[in-house]
Amino acid sequence: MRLAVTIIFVASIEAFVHHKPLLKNPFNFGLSLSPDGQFDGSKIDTGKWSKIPYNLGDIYISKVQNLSDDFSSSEIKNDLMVQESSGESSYWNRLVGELDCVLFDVICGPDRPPQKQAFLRAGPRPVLHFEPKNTVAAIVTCGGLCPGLNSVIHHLTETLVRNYKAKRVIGIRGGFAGFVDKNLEPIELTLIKVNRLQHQGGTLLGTSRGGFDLDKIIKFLKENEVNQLYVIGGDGTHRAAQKIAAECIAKKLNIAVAGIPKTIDNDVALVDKSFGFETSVETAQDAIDSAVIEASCNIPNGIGIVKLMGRHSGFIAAHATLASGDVDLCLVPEMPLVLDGPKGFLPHLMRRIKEKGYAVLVVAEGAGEDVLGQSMKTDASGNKELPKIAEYIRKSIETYFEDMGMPATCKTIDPSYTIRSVAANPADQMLCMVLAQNAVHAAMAGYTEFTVGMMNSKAVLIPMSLIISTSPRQLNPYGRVLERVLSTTLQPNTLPYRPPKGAINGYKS
Ligand SMILES: Nc1ncnc2c1ncn2[C@@H]1O[C@H](COP(=O)(O)OP(=O)(O)OP(=O)(O)O)[C@@H](O)[C@H]1O
Ligand SMILES: O=P(O)(O)OC[C@H]1O[C@](O)(CO)[C@@H](O)[C@@H]1O
Repeated sequence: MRLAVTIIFVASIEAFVHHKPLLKNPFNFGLSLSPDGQFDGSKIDTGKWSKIPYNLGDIYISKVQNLSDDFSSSEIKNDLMVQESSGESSYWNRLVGELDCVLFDVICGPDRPPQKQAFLRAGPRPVLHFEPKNTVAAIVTCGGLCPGLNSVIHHLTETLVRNYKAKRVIGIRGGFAGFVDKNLEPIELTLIKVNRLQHQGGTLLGTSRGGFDLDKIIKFLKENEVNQLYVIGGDGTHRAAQKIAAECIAKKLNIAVAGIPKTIDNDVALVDKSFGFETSVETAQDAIDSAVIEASCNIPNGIGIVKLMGRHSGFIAAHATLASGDVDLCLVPEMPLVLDGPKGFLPHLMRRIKEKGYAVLVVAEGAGEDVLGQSMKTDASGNKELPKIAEYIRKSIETYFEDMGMPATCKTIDPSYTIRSVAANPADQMLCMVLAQNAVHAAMAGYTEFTVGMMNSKAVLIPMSLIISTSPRQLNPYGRVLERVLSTTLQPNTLPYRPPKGAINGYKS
């Protein structure tokens, strides 16, 4: 071990002094590094790596519409575009090829069919469709607030104005209503206007639900000579954006429409995660910590109840539970709500109280519709009102513990909007930056009706129609996140039993 450390240290000094990457792998796994010092998977020492027959075959890349198929393009070479602040011409380090793609599923195994679907890799393209000096972009933020909205506005504007030298960037105020409402005058987005904007919660542009009027939006785009529209929002926003993109294509308008998936709920399908989700999970930790303190100090039988947002899905509740490690019960819409009996959550809480004196539970706001029923009331965007699950849970606990002769002290903590009104954390800032830059690269290259997202940690372009036909997504009820929740909280699994995958084929008994 000490020898290995010494070898790495000496090699590192050598690389540092001579400004060259570590060319030899000191552990000699039969892999070499490329001249750039990167892992080079093309050279394999077969003595050290097992070979399995695995026919990857053809790959199918999801088609993304490109305006250059119907309109003449500027044909400007992208590598001549970028100017360094010194005035020297510079270039993107890597231009993405037409067929560069990212596999949808990167997990393989002898029992699994080879994965064939892939998505176009995002990034600066060799040739631009739009001439920067004629590029007029508009940005709109829609739906609920989400950490990182200002960060995306900041990076979209910087990339358009600073890197591509676009003519104009217009900020549409108050969501889709801003295209229509004369009282919502658009904002000119300049470098000064967006300077340090990324550090603020909320959205500089404002947002709203409802107010979508396709004809008036198209009229606005035409009147203002907008040729790139960046729509930042969740699954509802994407349904609207897809309609705008389709209308532009139908009306033969040379306008690129790009979607950037935003939602703390993380319910936009196909992407690794939407921006803002991680910050919300992080912010929710404070609520869980408070619940632990309240529950453990209120003697006897303290129970802390934390209600977290998540309309259709339990992503925030499940991830906050796992990140905390202090939670005894997590209730999500993806699992049936069972109160009593062998799978009931009430006896489970009782067991936890007997074991450690207190208990903490996290409930997603969308849980329990199977018991409480669905409301017919909707908001301006058509989203259903949710039943009052936290109140119902609290009442059930108090009654159950009372009946068992062990009255419980329940403290409900509802961090509500506080988890989404904060600024993005560093991980979300990175995500916002990558998404915004890649949305601009793709729009400049003429792509339209696309959403930019991370897939297996790589930025890709996904057709909007595919996003909306698969969203909103939910946690996989038999997937690994919920499995982890069950194994951390020890709560009963209320889903119908299904033998674990791989129990028979993957492992010999
Ligand atoms: N099917 C649709 N067609 C046209 N417009 C839509 C559609 N669904 C939603 N919209 C519009 O998109 C905007 C945002 O929708 P919504 O309020 O559902 O938020 P969202 O994008 O799903 O984000 P969040 O995750 O915050 O709820 C609203 O202005 C709404 O009117
Ligand atoms: O009260 P509002 O602003 O309509 O938003 C509440 C909803 O928005 C979200 O934050 C995002 O969809 C949900 O988690 C929540 O149910």
